[in-house]
Amino acid sequence: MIQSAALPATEAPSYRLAGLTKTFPGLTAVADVDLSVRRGEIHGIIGRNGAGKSVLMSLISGAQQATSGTIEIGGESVAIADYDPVRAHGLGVSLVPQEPKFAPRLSVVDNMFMGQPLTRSFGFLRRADMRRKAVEVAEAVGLIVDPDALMLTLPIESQQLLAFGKAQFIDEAKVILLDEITASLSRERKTMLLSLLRDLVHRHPDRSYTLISHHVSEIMEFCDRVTVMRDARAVATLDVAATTGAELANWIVGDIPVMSLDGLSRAVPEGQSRPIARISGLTRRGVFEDVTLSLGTGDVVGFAGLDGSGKDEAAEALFGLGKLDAGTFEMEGKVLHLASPGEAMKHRIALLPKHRERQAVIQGRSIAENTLISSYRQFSTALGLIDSRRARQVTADKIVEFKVKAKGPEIGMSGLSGGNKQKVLIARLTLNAPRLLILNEPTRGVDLATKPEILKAVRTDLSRDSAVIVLTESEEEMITVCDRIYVFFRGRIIAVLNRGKENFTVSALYKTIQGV
Ligand SMILES: Nc1ncnc2c1ncn2[C@@H]1O[C@H](COP(=O)(O)OP(=O)(O)OP(=O)(O)O)[C@@H](O)[C@H]1O
Repeated sequence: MIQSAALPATEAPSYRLAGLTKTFPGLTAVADVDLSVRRGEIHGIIGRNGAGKSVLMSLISGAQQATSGTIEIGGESVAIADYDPVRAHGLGVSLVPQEPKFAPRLSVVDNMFMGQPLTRSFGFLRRADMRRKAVEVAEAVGLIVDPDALMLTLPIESQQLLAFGKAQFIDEAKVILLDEITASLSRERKTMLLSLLRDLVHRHPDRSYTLISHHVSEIMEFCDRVTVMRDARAVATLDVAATTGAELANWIVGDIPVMSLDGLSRAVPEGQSRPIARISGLTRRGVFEDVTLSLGTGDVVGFAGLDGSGKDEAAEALFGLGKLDAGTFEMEGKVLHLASPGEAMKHRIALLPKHRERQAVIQGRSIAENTLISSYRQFSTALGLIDSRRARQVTADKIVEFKVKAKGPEIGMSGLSGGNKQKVLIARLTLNAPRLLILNEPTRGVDLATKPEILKAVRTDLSRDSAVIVLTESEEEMITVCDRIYVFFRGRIIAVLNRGKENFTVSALYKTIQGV
């Protein structure tokens, strides 16, 4: 280990990175990053999806090894070849990841004190102290928990808060890295946590907090400085007090050329579109309010917004998920009161859920079974049996139509790549000839070559006889595929961007989503 001679340890930055690089086969996730985070600061890291933020955090915390560059923690240089989570922990680095790595079957108190020598060396009485301390820590982060409860019984957001509480109050880490900890929190919890951070950094000027966030407003309100990541690089570090949200947003998006449609014109020209759905004043109090729009055949519209903006819930409500407090939903002239997804499906509404693996793929079953699951009735014979020859043929046709890379319909679903799984699920939706298709993250986990194929299908085949609502966290995809984009912010539609208008650009969309 080499001791840095540049500064006495007490004056050295909390941590410093120079030329830090991480490559994966065929991809550089973090490229030549220089970053110096001061003691006593909350340092924001912001950038669009895939910019390299999480990988950067994993390098600082030792969870992954950098390919080259240098890391210095509290004035001490580390050899990147020997740097791992144990060494990082010893230097006072603690990462609170998006999914906390607690042992689910151990109690809260055991998890909280894991890695602390205390757990092993003290007896029964000390355990009472540990339980008390666990309760105190939980309270400090706004939670009331039973210290003996199994970790798996707590919701993810509570586990994240506890992971932060452990880093701050039990491990007393000096470098605390928070990877999108605010994403899963309710608005009140988020404000509570960020205010707590401000208070803590004031009380512990020897510590630093690095906060990954997708919210420009959060960074502007709670951070001292911010580093912008774009395409694996740290392109700017800004003093928050000396910048504006709009300026920050400009750094984040950079100069993105507006994508051309490349022949992806509407499946149904505007003038020939037939009305499909009329949604008026749809409201679930505190979640989304007054959602109003009309859709016709050939329409591809986007619901855009940050996590928690209400866009997902509003889209799912059109599929009969969750209650409504007000508003009307008409499909082809009929007023619907959807009590369940089953009813929505009867009215030929289809949803591709956001969490594909959990909510849509039937693991361990074949492509055919996954494709046909919601349309077996179409293939029953007069005796109520499945006409399996016809069913097999339909699946085989869909495999060809959607270019699913698989030998045949009997291939197991688990053997398919993410992109091919997604194609099977989209094919499944089309079998019932839907009138309204809601696609939540249709390209998530899909390889680069498959993305354009899916987007093209949305603008052509999928919208020929129906209207499509698309939700995607990629602004480029929204701009590529949509005719209109409804931007949700804190539950309300605050803007509608129309294709052909001056503001129908990636950067204008990004700024509108951020509310700047
Ligand atoms: N283990 C891995 N192997 C290969 N590529 C990876 C690996 N981990 C991340 N990547 C890639 O590195 C790039 C940066 O990913 P990273 O998760 O850091 O992005 P991010 O800025 O945190 O994005 P998000 O905001 O979506 O979380 C992405 O292209 C990602 O696909």
